[in-house]
Amino acid sequence: MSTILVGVSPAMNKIRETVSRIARNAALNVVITGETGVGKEVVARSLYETSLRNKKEFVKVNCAAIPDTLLESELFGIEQGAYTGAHKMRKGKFELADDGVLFLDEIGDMTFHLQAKLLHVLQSGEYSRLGSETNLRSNTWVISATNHDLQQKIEKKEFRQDLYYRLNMVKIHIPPLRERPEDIPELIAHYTQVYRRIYTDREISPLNTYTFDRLCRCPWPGNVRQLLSALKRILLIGCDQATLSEILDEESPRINGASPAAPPIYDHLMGEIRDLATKSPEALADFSLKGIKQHAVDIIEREAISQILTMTNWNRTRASKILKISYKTLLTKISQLHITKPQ
Ligand SMILES: Nc1ncnc2c1ncn2[C@@H]1O[C@H](COP(=O)(O)OP(=O)(O)OP(=O)(O)O)[C@@H](O)[C@H]1O
Repeated sequence: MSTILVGVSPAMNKIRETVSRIARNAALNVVITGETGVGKEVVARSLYETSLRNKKEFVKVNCAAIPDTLLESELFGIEQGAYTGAHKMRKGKFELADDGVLFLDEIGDMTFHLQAKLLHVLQSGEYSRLGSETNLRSNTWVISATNHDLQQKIEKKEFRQDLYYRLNMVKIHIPPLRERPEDIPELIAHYTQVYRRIYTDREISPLNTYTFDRLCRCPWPGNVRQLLSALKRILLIGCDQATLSEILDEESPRINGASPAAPPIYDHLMGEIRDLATKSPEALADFSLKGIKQHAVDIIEREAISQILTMTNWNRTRASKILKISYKTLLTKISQLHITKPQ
């Protein structure tokens, strides 16, 4: 099944653009950053699937889950007889990912010792299996991901700056879900369909408007992963208001504290504006006062139209009357603002 990057926020649109632009030559190493559960692996997989390397392997290594001593052989392989007990030659992930993609997840947790070895491969394009003198050439596209601030790790001397430069030829940052609440309705709609296809043995009823609304207003500290876990439970077990609160409590006690009446839209916009001062001149190339004003208007219109559509149970004739716009304008706005009907 191919990977679909769901989301209508400007951030997701920009990520999709970057993916198609850099996947074309699949040569510049990429670092994907963002909190846990934001979709770093999804972006890595869509880079791979969009590139010409997609006929070869996508090999994932979780640098945090494997102890240092094992990680070295995992990455570079072991020659037969390299040590007592090494009865068979074993290929490493670099070799398995030849002509394909090596996805180094949690790169920020790699030890200094291994960082030096990785740097050597990236600089020379060569490596050898443990216990072997033979050099092997590496032609793999290295995509790394981390939820650490690598700059901070560099300052603390926990991450090598020279390795950072080699890995980070392109950076893709995925903002947390609370900063792009516009993506929640589409994620809900998409994954409701996915679960319908998976769980064919049961009937999955659409979310009622109250539940839909609460899910859209949650801050989701565990990001998309947490949203999907809650959505799946709600769709599979069905839910009244009490069960919904229970599920949201269990998913995260922090969600409980969020007022359902406090939309994160204002914070989202203000966050974007406050970030301007820290942006580089290149990043500001896309910024204009007209653009941010249009973005603010889009967000507000989207929220108002969604609320009225929910209130009228998607009766668009009634909704257009309440909004004091023509039926045709409403249809255009629904399409332009990517407003989707909850399943
Ligand atoms: N934009 C998106 N479109 C579709 N699915 C998404 C998107 N973002 C996240 N997901 C889904 O959310 C879940 C978590 O995503 P993923 O594993 O890629 O996050 P991650 O940032 O790599 O997390 P971690 O840092 O914990 O490894 C997955 O089931 C993934 O399919």
